[in-house]
Order: sequence, then C-alpha cells, then structure tokens
Amino acid sequence: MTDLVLIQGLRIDTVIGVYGWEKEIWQTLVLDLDLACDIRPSAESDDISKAVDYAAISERLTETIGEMRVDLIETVAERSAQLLLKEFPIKGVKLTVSKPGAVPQAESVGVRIVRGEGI
Ligand SMILES: Nc1nc2c(c(=O)[nH]1)N=C([C@H](O)[C@@H](O)CO)CN2
Repeated sequence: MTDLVLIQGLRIDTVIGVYGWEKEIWQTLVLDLDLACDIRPSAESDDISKAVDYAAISERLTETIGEMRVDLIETVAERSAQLLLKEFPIKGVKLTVSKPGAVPQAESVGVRIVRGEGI
C-alpha cells in the first residue's frame, strides 16, 4: 500500500534560464509533488512529528530553488527530488516543474520525473 502527501501549485520565484537575459530577471516556477509515504503513523497518533510535513517541505524547496542559479528546469527537478529523498521520510516522489510563460504560444511548459519507490 502506498499513500501520498500532495503539494500542488507551489509557486517559487528564482533566476533560471538558458539565455543571458534570463539571468537578469526573476521568473516563477510552479511545482506539483506526489510524495509517497505511509500516513498511518501520523493518522493513528495525530502527531505532526510523525507526518510528512508539507509545510516544511514547501519552505525547504522555496528556499533552495530560490537560491539556485541554473539553466534548466531539469536540473531543478533532479536536485529537488534528491534533496527530498535525503531529508524527508518519503519513499518516492513524482515531481512536476512547470515554467509558465516560457513559450509564448503555450500556457505552460515543464518536466515531470519520478524518483524512488511507491509512485
Ligand atoms: N527541456 C528544456 N528546454 C528548454 C529549457 C529548459 O529548461 N528545459 N529552457 C529554455 C529557456 O530557458 C526558455 O525557458 C526561455 O524561454 C528553452 N528550452
């Protein structure tokens, strides 16, 4: 059995992009996460210390990605997934990183990766 903790539409401002002009501006990335875990310990105890804390994860990602200076959203996705697997009690993660407005003809563009187990 696999449970999921969800974070949807997490907006993070950062400096990112392939082109020189992108390194001079802030742009918004939008993250969607499925975090595979067992929610029974937190549900049975009603104890946040036994939960996959979506607020703590959102704060950690906002701080880390906000300070990242990379070209590709692939790099953001891979580094974020590895950080989450290392620092939080999750078995796996499905992570979508979207960059709305990057392609004028598209509502949004992005990448989606799955790392670890249980997704
Ligand atoms: N697969 C990717 N393609 C592109 C990326 C990216 O991060 N991954 N980035 C760019 C530019 O930075 C673009 O967002 C500027 O409009 C182009 N292609």
